[in-house]
This record gives sequence, structure tokens and C-alpha cells, in this order.
Amino acid sequence: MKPVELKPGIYWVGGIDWNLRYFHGYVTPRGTTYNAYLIVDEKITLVDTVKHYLCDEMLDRIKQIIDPSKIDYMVSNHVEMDHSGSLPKIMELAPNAQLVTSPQGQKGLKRYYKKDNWNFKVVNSGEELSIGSRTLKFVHVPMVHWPDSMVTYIPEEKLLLPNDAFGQHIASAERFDDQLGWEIVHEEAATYYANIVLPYGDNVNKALDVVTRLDIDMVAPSHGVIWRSLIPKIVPVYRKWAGNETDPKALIVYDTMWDSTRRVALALQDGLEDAGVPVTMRFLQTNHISEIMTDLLTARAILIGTPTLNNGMLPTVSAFLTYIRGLRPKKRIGLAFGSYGWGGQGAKEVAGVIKDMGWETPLDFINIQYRPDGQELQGVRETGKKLGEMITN
Ligand SMILES: Cc1cc2nc3c(=O)[nH]c(=O)nc-3n(C[C@H](O)[C@H](O)[C@H](O)COP(=O)(O)O)c2cc1C
Repeated sequence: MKPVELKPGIYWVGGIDWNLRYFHGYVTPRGTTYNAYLIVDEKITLVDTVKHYLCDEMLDRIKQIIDPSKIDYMVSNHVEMDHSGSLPKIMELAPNAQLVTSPQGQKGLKRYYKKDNWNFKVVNSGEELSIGSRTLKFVHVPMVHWPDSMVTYIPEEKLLLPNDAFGQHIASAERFDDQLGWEIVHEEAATYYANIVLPYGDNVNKALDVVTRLDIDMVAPSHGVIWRSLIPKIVPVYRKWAGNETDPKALIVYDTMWDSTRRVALALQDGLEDAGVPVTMRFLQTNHISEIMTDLLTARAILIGTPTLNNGMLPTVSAFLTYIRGLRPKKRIGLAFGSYGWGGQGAKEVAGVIKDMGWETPLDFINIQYRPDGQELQGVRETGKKLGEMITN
């Protein structure tokens, strides 16, 4: 339970959630951390806190450095409860602390915690606060990923505390990106982006415009490891994700009751591969929708298959579509497919949702009655190849 010094006098004092496997609808096989940062200067400052049940772990780390009652500024970059959950305890232990937050942050924290005695210091975007030898500069980044979101920058230290931006759900003994390596950190940053930040690409780009003008050598987010070596690699990748830029590859997502839809999926895979397109296959009974989002993040073509059940699509497919509709991936090519017995509404409904999302649909949806025969599968394979050629050309 040791604090970790990032820069002289600046410490990571967060909590490690080793057992977390589910985070508001998102599976987290590696667990996560809630990162809080303590800055020891003339004014002692804590930036963000941890989920309520890790409060004692955070306090234990803080107490190894200072007496928590000495905290002068409690900065809340983001209202969400995984970062604000220990605010009530800190504000109780540090009665003289001012709670520094954005105007939306103040509204959210008041509404959520209903504490009348908190001494707020509301900061505008661009406002600076001297804490002694260092300055805290606050930049609002609305909708990255809540209206209240704010980042804190310390120019004297070239340190950015961007809260959820650049986060990853990783519980580990390591605190820095280079200790885990690009493969793991990139994968978890991608999953995080795809499931949390994806709808807000335009806002991310605006935030990146501001952030990339700052002199930075360390980015310490509110989840996962701290970026110090891989910043030049992750920033362009964030730009790519924010711009919905994809690679010429395909993702096939499907469910099936009696295997016919899977046979169609396999024929589409063959056709796409004939055109030289790499294909990822995701069966909705064995892959969680939040894991599939990581594949979707950079796939140009998304093919979604369902049989018809009771005049509609399967509930697993419907849940997936509800999830991606909310996350709003753009600039994709879509194709619906499926199998039916008599009415055939399932694949048609999927095609309707794909169109509503604004994806390109150059080819008609595929719907095969009962089990596809060899000739039908050949036709599907040709459709897959045609789609593949559209992606690669
Ligand atoms: C419980 C149940 C309900 C079904 N309801 C419909 C329906 O409303 N309309 C329809 O066209 N087919 C319906 N079907 C038939 C399936 O869509 C058909 O068997 C299809 O080939 C199944 O595809 P799969 O092998 O990919 O599961 C239903 C099948 C089952 C088992």
C-alpha cells in the first residue's frame, strides 16, 4: 500500500480494484485502478479520489506522506462516483479544504452528495490556481465524457492529469506504461475508448487540440497506468479513434439458434477473405458486447447476423445494437444478414438499425429461408467478396 512518487512531491495515492470484473456494462478482465494524485506544496492538493470502498486504501497511502486534515485543495475533475466516491470522507477529514471543480462539476456534486457545508471553489476553463511553487491550470473538456469533465495541468512539472481521457482498466503492481508495455496498455486503452469515449470524438479532438499545445512529459489519467514513455504513440492513436478512422478489415457479429445464421456468417467470412480482408468473428453467446467494441473500434465493415425469432431479431443482437447505437461509431460500412422460417423480420430489422446509424449500406441485406444450400452459400460468398473489394479499393 505504498504511495508512488511521480515527480518530486507529487504522488499517486489511488486504489487498486483487483477484483472488479464488471463496470457499468463493460467487462474488465484486468480489474482497474482509481487514481488520485497528491501534490505537496505550500498548499496541499489532492486531485480526484477513489471509489467509496477503496477510500481507506487511498487514505492509508496519503497518511504515509501527510496528515489528511492538512489538505487545502480537493480538485474534482469529474463528478462520476468512481472518482468522487471518497469526497465525503476527505471533506470531513479536511474541514478547511476547498473543493475545486468546474461549474457543471459543482452542480453535479451538489445534486449527488447533497452536502451543504462543502466550500466550493468553482474554476472556469483556462483559470489558474497557484499552490506555491506550482500552478494548477484547469481546462474544461465537456463531454469527454461527462458535461463536467475537466483536466488539470501543472506546467512547472509538464504534468497533465486528464481524468478519464487516456484511461485504461488495468489493475497492476506497475504504475507506468513502459512497465507493462505497449501491447497491453494499447489494448486496454482501446477497449476503454471504444466503450466510454467513442461517442464524443469531436470533443476529444477539441481537447487534443488544447492538450497537444501544452508542454507535457507525463500524462496521469484516473484509471490504469501513467503515460511517460508512450505518449508519442498514444496521442496519434487517440486522434485516429476520435476521427473514426478505420482499417480495411471486417467484423462479423452474429447469434444463431439452429446454426443457419452461422453458416451464412462463415460464407461471408470466406468471401471477405477472398478479397484479402482480415475478418474477426464474434458469436454473441460467447463474447461480451463490450469486448466486441474493441474489435469494432477500427473495423471498417461491420456485418451483423440474426435469425428471426417471434417476428424480430434475437434479444442478444438487439442488446448489441442498442449498445452500439449509443456509442455512435461513424464512417462504417454495414451489412445485415440472417436466416428465417416464414416472415423473416429479424435481418430486416437489423438492416433498418444499420441505416438509422448512418452507416453506408452499398449491398442489400441477406436473408436465407431455413438452412442455406450450397448454391445460396456460394451467392453469399460472392456478396462477401464484393463487400471486401469495396473495403480494399
Ligand atoms: C422459437 C422460434 C420462433 C421463431 N419465430 C419465427 C418468426 O417469427 N418468423 C420467422 O420467419 N421465423 C421464425 N422462426 C424460424 C427461424 O427463424 C428459422 O428456423 C431460422 O432458420 C433459424 O436460424 P438459425 O439456424 O440461425 O437459428 C422461429 C424459430 C424458433 C425456434
